[in-house]
Amino acid sequence: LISSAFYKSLALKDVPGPLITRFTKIPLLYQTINLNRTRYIHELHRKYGPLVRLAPNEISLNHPPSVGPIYNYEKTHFYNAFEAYGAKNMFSTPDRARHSSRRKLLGGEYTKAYMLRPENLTVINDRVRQMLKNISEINHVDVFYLFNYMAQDVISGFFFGDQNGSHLLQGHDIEVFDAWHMRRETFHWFAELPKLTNFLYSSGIASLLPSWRDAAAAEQFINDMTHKWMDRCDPEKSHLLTKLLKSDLSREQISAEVMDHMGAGHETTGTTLTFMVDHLSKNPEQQTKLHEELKNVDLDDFAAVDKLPYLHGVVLETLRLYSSIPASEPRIVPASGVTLLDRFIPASTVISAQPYSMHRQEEYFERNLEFVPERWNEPTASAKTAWMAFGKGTRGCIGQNIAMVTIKVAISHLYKTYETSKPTVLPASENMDFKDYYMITPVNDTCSVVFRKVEHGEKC
Ligand code: HEM
Repeated sequence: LISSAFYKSLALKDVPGPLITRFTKIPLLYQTINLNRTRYIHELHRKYGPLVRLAPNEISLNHPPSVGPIYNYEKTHFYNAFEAYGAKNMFSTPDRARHSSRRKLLGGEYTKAYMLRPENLTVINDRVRQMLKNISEINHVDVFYLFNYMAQDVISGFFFGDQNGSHLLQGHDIEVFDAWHMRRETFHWFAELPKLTNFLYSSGIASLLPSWRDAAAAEQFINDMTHKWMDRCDPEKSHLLTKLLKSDLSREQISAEVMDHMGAGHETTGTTLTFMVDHLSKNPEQQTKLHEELKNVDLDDFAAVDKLPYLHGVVLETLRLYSSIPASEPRIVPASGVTLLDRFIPASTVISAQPYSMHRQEEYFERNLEFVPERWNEPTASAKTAWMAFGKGTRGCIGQNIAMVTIKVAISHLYKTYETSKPTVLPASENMDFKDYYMITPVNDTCSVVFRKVEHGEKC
């Protein structure tokens, strides 16, 4: 074992990076657990170039043309942290055949055509209308909560059937949202140091730490909630859950799948909308362009909304500069090894790329750090190669259609009805930098926005 680790470490000796990374993973672990992994890796790329060494057996790649094929490699044990009820789900399963059969089982329901069926669009439209109602009752809103509640209500309504999911926007079951957040406190520990973390829990040591105790209680709460939602469903009606119930999967496997889609389905969309509205509230000239574009569009005609170029650009730019998953998505180099940027990378090396760095490359995005929706009117081939907010390859995001449709429906209704700005005095807790839990949230989970009604296209 030692000689194999030594050989691998030696085989990566030409990959640039801090000297210490040849011997230990500790600096990477330290940055990860302190919620700074993505920024740390980004700085390493700025210093050492497109291929950097992160640990004795781990490298990061920031070279768009080489990234595509890597995302068809097998996933690492990092994804075990997404398991639930001791069972693997689509996201966590490394095995190709099992993954592909799970993906086939649910893929049809996540296509855009399926999404746009009237009964599914109704789920989204109803939640967006409820969200507008909530805004109309109070004009100064914490949009972080608002958008996360809305996204959770959409994905659970879609998965369990229109009325069977959560109704957080109406004030029901909102404890589940706090639970999702508490649970994240231990995420990196489970992902990076699973044996140690399990030992700390099984020995009772973890219960001495309030945040770890809360995280375990939150996990239990979410498990119970998932079952409550599942049991509310009518198995005779057709939606995603019934498809799973009719398959040969065990109850644990189904629950693990459900839980993952509920988590992945709300935090990502909620965060994207939060950063988008925060950005537009600070950039009134871009907001005005959106108002102008929306003025004469019939919002009941989603095909027309979907084609709006400025709206589309705003969404893609948000996903570029404020990716809700900006972090590295690790894969394992296969038995044949791979040659990257003239260096041979041996089998079993952990390799990843991170959207955060890919999306900030000057050679691929002109004015790389500026928010330029117009760049997506006629995107360059290089911009398309470097953009990876939904991942790449066979494991790319299965939920991207529901995410894009939800975001576009929500933003078009919001900006047809309201103009937004930041409050003159920001709450002391607001900080729109991000906390890096693999998925991100604003520091302190809060984002204040003031809404003012626009009547018939005129601001009042
Ligand atoms: C803005 C919204 C979203 C973003 C940015 C996003 C991002 C991603 C990314 C980057 C991956 C690939 C991870 C990897 O390669 O390791 C992924 C996979 C996945 N996403 Fe999303 N996602 C979003 C919304 C959703 C929604 C709404 C769902 C609903 C169920 C969802 C469910 C999943 C699942 C199940 C996978 C695993 C796919 C597989 O392994 O085949 N995501 N997502």
